[in-house]
Amino acid sequence: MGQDNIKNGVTVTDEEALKFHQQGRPGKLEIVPTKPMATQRDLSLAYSPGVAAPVRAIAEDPSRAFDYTARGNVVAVITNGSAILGLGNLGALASKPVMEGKSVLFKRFADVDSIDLEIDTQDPDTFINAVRYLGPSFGGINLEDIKAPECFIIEQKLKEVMDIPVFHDDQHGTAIIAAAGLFNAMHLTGRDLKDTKVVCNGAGAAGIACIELVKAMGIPHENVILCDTKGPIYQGREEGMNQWKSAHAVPTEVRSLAEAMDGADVFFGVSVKGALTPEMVKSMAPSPIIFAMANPDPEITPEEAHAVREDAIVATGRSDYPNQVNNVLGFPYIFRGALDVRATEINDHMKVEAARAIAALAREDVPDEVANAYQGNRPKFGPDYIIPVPFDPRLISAIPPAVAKAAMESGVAQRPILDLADYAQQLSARRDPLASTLQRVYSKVRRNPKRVVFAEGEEEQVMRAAISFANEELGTAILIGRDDDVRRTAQKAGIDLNRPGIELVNARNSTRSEDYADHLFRRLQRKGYLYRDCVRLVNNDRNIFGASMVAMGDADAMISGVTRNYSIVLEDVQKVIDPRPGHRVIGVTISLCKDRTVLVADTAVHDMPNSEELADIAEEASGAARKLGIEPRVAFLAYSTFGHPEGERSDNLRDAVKLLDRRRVDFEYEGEMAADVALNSDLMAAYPFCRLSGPANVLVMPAFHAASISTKMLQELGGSTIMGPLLVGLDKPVQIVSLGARDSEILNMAALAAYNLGA
Ligand SMILES: NC(=O)C1=CN([C@@H]2O[C@H](COP(=O)(O)OP(=O)(O)OC[C@H]3O[C@@H](n4cnc5c(N)ncnc54)[C@H](OP(=O)(O)O)[C@@H]3O)[C@@H](O)[C@H]2O)C=CC1
Ligand SMILES: CC(=O)C(=O)O
Ligand SMILES: [Mg+2]
Repeated sequence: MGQDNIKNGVTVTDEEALKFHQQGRPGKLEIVPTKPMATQRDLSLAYSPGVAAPVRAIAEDPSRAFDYTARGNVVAVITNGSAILGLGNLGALASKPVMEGKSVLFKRFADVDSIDLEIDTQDPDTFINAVRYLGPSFGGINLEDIKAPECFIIEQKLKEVMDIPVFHDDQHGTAIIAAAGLFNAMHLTGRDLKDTKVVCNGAGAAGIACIELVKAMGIPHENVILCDTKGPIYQGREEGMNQWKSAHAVPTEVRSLAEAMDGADVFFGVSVKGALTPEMVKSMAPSPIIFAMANPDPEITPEEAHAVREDAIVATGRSDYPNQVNNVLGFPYIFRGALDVRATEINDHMKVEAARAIAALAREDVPDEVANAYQGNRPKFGPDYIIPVPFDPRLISAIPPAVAKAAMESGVAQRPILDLADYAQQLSARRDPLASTLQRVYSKVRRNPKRVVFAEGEEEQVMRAAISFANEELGTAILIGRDDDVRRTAQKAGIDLNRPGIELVNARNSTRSEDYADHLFRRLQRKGYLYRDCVRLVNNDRNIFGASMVAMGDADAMISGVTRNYSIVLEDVQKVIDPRPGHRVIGVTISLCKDRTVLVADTAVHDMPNSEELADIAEEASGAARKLGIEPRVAFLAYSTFGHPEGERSDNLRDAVKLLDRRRVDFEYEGEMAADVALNSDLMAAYPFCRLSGPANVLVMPAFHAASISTKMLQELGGSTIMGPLLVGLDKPVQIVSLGARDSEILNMAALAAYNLGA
C-alpha cells in the first residue's frame, strides 16, 4: 500500500447517516424470538405453565440460567453519555445511536446478543446503583463513553460487586488495540521497549488505560509523558489533577505538548480533533509512530502527518484510513471468549493475550480468502498495515480462543473449553456472511471504480442509490432519463444531483444514439427488425439505450429493473448483449442464511434445463461462487438421493454429473440428492461415496420453478436474506433488481454489476 491508498474512500454525508438511521424501523436494533411462538402449545412451553420448570431449576442452581435463558450470550452496553466519542458530554439520550451501534457490532462481528442501556444520571453512585442489580440479566457489562475520572470509580465498584465481566471499552478495548498496533510499529521501526519515549495526549478513560497497558507490557514509567488540557502531567502539578493522573506524573521540565513532543518516538492521541500540529510531528524522532485515535476526527490526519514526515507510521480511529485503531477490533471478540468460558471477569492476562493475538494476526501472511476483505489489496505487514481491519474474517477465530485460554490460565473460567482448536473452528461459523460477501465486493470495486448506467434515472430510489454509489467512491453513476423529469423528481425529493460522480444522459439527444442504432440493427436485422425499429428502441427504451452504452464501451455495467419485470428487462438486454463466448447466461441467487451462504441456480433463465444445460449451470454458478470468495461444493438437487426413490425426473441430474466428470471441471460436485442431504453433513454421512467434502454451498435446481419457489420460501419462512437473481454469463455486466426495489438493494446490485461476477 502506498500514498495512493492512504484514504480508503468510504465517506458518508450527514444526510446519508440521518436517512440510514431513520429509514424502515428507526434505529439499528430489533429483538427476535429464538423459539417458535405459533401454537397454544408453544405459548404454554414458552410462558405459563412451561416457564415454571426452568424457574425452579435456576432457583435451585443459578448456573442453570446459562442453560435455560439467553443470559450467557447477552452483553449490555451501558453509558450515561458523558464522553460520547470525542463529541463530549451530550447526555444519555444523545448517546443512543452510538450504543445501538456498539450493540450491533457485538452481533455482527461475534454473534453476541447485545442491548443498549442509557442511564440518565451524571452521578457515579446513582449510576452504580442502577447497574449493580442487573447482573442476573446479562452475561457481561460493557461500559461505554463514560468520562474520566468517574469511569474509573464506576468500573472499579461494579467489578467488585458483580460476578460477571465488567469492561469499560473506552479504557481497555482501546488500550488493547493500541498496544497491539504499537508493538507491531515498534517492531517495524526496530525500537526497543526500554528506549521508547511515548507522549499520550488525553488523560481520560482511554489515555490512562492505554499507558497503563503499554507500561505493563514493558515501556518504563519515566518514558511516558501524559498530557491533558492543561499540558504535561509533571510531578508536583496541582491544576486539573486526580489520583489516576497523579499515578502517571513524571519528573520533567516540559510544560507544553509541543515541548513534550520534541524527540518523542510515539504519540498516542485520545483527546480531540486537531490537537497535534504538523510542527509537533516535525520535531519527533526518526520514523515516528503516531496514533491519532480521537473520534470521529483524529488529532491529526494521516495526510497532514505524512506531509511533514514521510517516515511516520500513522494510525487513526477511523475506518477510512489504513491502520484503524478502533476498539471494534476488541470488544466483540473479547466478550465472545469471556462468555464462552463463563469468565467471572476480564483480567489483565486476558487483555494482554488479546493484544498479542491481534498483533500476531497482522504479521501473518494473508490467505486468498482474506485478501479481499482488505480494500481489494493483499496487505503485507508494514507501515500501512500494523493492525488487521475490522472486516478481517480471521479475527473471530483468533481472538476469542486467546481470551478464553487466558481466562482458563488465570482461573476465572467457570466452564473451561477443552479443545481450543475445535472451538476456533466453531467460531468461524458465527461470522455474518452478508457483510463479508458485500465487503469483498465493495472493496474490489472501490479499488477499480466503474462507470455504471442506472437505466431508470427518473425514479427517486434510483437517484438515491446512484448518489450513494458515487459517495461510496464505487465509480460514476450515469442516470438515464429526460433532463426535465429527472431534475423535477430530484428537486421534489430534495436530492442534489449536481455533484461529482453523477452524470445525466438523455437518450433523445445523445450523440451516440446513431451508433447504438447501427449496433442494434446489425444484431436484429435478420430477426424481423427494420432500421427505424432499432432507432425507436434506442431512443425510447432505457434498457436498450443503457445496454448499448455498455456494449459500445461508453459504460462498464448497467443496473435496471425497478419499474419493469425481470424477464422483460432481460429480454431487452439480450437484444444488445450476447452471452460471453463459451458461457451460458443464468441467474444465481445468493441466500445468506444465519450460519452460511448458499448459491442457488438457475433462478432466472432456463425453464426446464436438460443435462447439458444443468452442467453449464453448475459451471457458471461455481464461477460466481469463486468470485464471491466461496469455494464451490455443488449439489444437483432432486426429490431423490442417489437413485432412491427411482424416477425419471432425476435422470437429467444424474447425466449432468456424468457430463461434468467428462469435462474434468476443477470444483466439487455431486448428485442427484435431496436438499437435506446436500445441506446436512450428518445425513450426507449415510452416503460415504459422496464426493463433497462438506455440505453443499451451490445448489443446482432441477427446474426454474423449483429454484424460484425454494428461494422465495427461504426468504419468507427461513429468514434468509436473498440477493438476486444475479445474472452471470453475459459478455458485459448487467444486473436486474426486483420490481420496486429500494435504494439499498439497487446500490448493492449496482456494486455487484460493477464487480462483474461473470468475468
Ligand atoms: N479509537 C478508539 O478506539 C477510541 C477513541 N477514543 C477517543 O478518545 C477520546 C477521549 O475519549 P475518552 O478517554 O473516553 O474521554 P474522557 O472524557 O474520559 O477523556 C478525555 C481526555 O482528553 C483530554 N483532552 C480534551 N481536550 C484536550 C486537548 N485539546 N488537549 C489535551 N487533552 C485534551 C481531557 O483532558 P482533561 O482531563 O484536562 O479534561 C481528558 O483527559 C475521544 O475522542 C474518543 O473518541 C476513545 C475510545 C476508543
Ligand atoms: C471508538 C469509541 O469507543 C470511541 O471513540 O469512544
Ligand atoms: Mg467509546
